[in-house]
Amino acid sequence: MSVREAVLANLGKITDPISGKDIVSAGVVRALNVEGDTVRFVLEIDPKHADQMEAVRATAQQAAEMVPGVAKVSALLTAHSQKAPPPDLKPKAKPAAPQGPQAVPGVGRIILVASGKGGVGKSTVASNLAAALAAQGRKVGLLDADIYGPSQPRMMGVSGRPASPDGKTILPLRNHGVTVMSLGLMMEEGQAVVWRGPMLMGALQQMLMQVQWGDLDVLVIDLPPGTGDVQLTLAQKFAIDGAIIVSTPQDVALLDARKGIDMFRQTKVPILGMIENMSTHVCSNCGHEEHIFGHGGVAAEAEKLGAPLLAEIPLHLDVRLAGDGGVPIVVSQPDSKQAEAFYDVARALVGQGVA
Ligand SMILES: Nc1ncnc2c1ncn2[C@@H]1O[C@H](COP(=O)(O)OP(=O)(O)OP(=O)(O)O)[C@@H](O)[C@H]1O
Repeated sequence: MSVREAVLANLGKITDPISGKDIVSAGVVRALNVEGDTVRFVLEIDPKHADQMEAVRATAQQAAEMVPGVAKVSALLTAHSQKAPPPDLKPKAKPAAPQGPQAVPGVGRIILVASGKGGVGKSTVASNLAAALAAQGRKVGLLDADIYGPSQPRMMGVSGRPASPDGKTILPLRNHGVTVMSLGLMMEEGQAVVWRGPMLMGALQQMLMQVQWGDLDVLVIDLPPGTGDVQLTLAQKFAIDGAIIVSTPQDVALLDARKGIDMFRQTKVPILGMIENMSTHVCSNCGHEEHIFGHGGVAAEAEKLGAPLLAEIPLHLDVRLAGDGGVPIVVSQPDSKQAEAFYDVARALVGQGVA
């Protein structure tokens, strides 16, 4: 029996006081991850029962610690998401009047990945984060809303036009455990699209509401760079759980990132934190590390803004080659230092109950 199976077997002996079933079959145990001698999992609970479930968490931790070969156990409580019911595709007599931000049917949480300017690695972060969350056992979707340069089809290794068997709903593609949809998949190859206001709103609405996302714990949205219509529409019209701002250490990128942060603050989207990308350069020949774009800038900025610094991702040739090859580094080289930085972010987000 593997360590994972042994842990699950022990956890399966613990009763969930809410449903009366055991905590594994009740779906309370989520994101179980075994790495070497370390076991991590979360107990997804209704916050109303937090006090009662703390005792269950302690028992679950002990039960996992009893498994031979396990040295360290991290068992956390996280609030379960208030999922919207699955889509009702029956035609309605009249469309409901819009009331406040909309939830996306079946989708637990929505996280935006944003950057002040282009080319800082926002899409790289979004694809790796989505794949790392999927590897943690989360049900993950990735929407590429970068209308200016949709790169997720290439980075996630998906191609082909998504099918729409009924002409109303769109079937997304899937790779690396992630359900993927991109505006790029809906355009003709090499076609330049000038998205004008209403058309853009329509496309976004369609991507969120007509794509059959299925039952997702979290939908990661890769935004276009800057603070344009896509960001504003999403922040104002949809229930967004948080935004992650990606920046390089260069000052100019930081200034732009600040604008992005201001916009999310104004639209009341919580800032989950900042990620410094291309933090240090790691030579792929000798492993030598150099701070070619300076160092610590994003950390200092994050502190000033009161936002956590979620990760410092090194600039490494393998990250680019992995992205270009359609297999994110967290999948192609899960044990590398570069991948580890993304896994840390994924674990932190799961631990905080936001992903
Ligand atoms: N940490 C890294 N190490 C090496 N290459 C990287 C790293 N992060 C990103 N890159 C590469 O830099 C280029 C730009 O990255 P990416 O497309 O993710 O940026 P972006 O911010 O989404 O850009 P845009 O907004 O223009 O789409 C890509 O070729 C990517 O593979």
